[in-house]
Amino acid sequence: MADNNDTTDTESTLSNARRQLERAAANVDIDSGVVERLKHPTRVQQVSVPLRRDDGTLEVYTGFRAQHDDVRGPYKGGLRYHPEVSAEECSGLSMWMTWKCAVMDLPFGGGKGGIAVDPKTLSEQERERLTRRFAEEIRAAIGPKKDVPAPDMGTDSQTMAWFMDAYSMQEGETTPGVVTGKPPSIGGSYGREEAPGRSVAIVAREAIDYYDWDIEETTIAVQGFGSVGANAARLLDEWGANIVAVSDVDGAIYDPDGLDTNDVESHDERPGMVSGYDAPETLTNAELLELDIDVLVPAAVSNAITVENVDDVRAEMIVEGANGPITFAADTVLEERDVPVLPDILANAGGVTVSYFEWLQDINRRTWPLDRVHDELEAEMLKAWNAVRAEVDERDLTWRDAAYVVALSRIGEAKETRGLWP
Ligand SMILES: NC(=O)C1=CN([C@@H]2O[C@H](COP(=O)(O)OP(=O)(O)OC[C@H]3O[C@@H](n4cnc5c(N)ncnc54)[C@H](OP(=O)(O)O)[C@@H]3O)[C@@H](O)[C@H]2O)C=CC1
Ligand SMILES: O=C(O)CCC(=O)C(=O)O
Repeated sequence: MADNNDTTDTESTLSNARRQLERAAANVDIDSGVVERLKHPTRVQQVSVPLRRDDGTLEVYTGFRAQHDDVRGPYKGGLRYHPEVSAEECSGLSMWMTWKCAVMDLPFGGGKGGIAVDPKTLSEQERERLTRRFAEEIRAAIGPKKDVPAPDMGTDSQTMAWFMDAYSMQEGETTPGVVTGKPPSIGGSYGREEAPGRSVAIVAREAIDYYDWDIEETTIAVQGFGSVGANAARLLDEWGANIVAVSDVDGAIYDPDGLDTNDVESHDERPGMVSGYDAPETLTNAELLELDIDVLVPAAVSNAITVENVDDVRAEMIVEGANGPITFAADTVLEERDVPVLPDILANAGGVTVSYFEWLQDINRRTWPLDRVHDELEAEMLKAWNAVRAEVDERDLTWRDAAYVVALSRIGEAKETRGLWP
């Protein structure tokens, strides 16, 4: 695993997460032993996942499940299918899930996992076989009261359906609560798919209001037009903002007068259609990050903004849709320039919040209508926003430090109350 003393800006996810923790802990009255413990995941499981390809050949992929901390409840977090998935990346991402659940005051801890694979190279049947085998390999570590996976980059509700079915077959009973983000026909929650994008939009809207801007005058660029980016862009568009650029892995489309985001097909609807869209201008992903706009929403990959390009970022505000899109060093530069950064652990927390609603619906065998999900998500996001905003106002902290203070205070209190180290 990467060393936290690494001072370069080729920052690993775990190193970034640890540096953020160390910095924020200085603002919280928390036992230093607890902070030391929180720099490490409880455990990281690594498994080999054999896959019989459609052409009859066999390939073996590596899968992971990192479980960071469960003092407040079962481990919770997504499964990512991406070539760069590693033990180190899952560990850092699982730390962020611990803080995210605590900021939202959900009764969960943090987990994250995935398989080092490019899902675009697999057929649907291959993705199904891979997912079922992965579920079997990590079965002992997960469960509705232990560790509850969900979708992340490269996975979706269908992946969760296969995962739930494979787990249930081994258990001998249908166990919907083992994963969230399932299709509603098998116990998934309405509104889970668009929830992380919805929360990004809610936090952007509140921040725009906080700084006394007019949303109708606000220009926004969104990097990544997948589950998070497309839903955030479309909602902000609906609320009157001017979405001038969006991108997929191949590049960006740009219209200074504003794009019709409903006309652009997202990754889920038809992969590759963003860069194929007939827009007035096309840009590279690097150029999108440098646009002279009000709000930038990086909603694709980690480390999109580093010391290499941060000086070229001209947005007045950044709302993090992806997990960890800004390295620790670049974040410091943005702070010096007084660019507000609304952090991932607050902004995209709508996903895990609706996952929590789904988990409750599964336990109770009830289905909430979509408007109830939207209303409850709005209420939970505003509660978390107000808690974080209070720290910003009272203690003049950055938005990220303020969100960490809220999270770490709750985690520290839970650790102390349970008395884990007699
Ligand atoms: N899904 C969820 O529930 C949640 C996800 N997140 C985080 O949000 C981020 C995005 O996840 P999600 O929306 O689910 O992922 P998706 O797979 O649905 O979409 C990812 C999008 O990013 C684009 N993309 C991929 N690589 C790059 C790149 N190098 N540069 C620019 N664009 C790129 C993809 O393009 P293409 O279509 O061409 O592949 C696609 O448009 C991740 O960091 C994830 O951890 C956070 C909270 C919840
Ligand atoms: O819904 C969940 O449980 C987790 C979603 C996730 O992985 C994330 O918020 O990064």
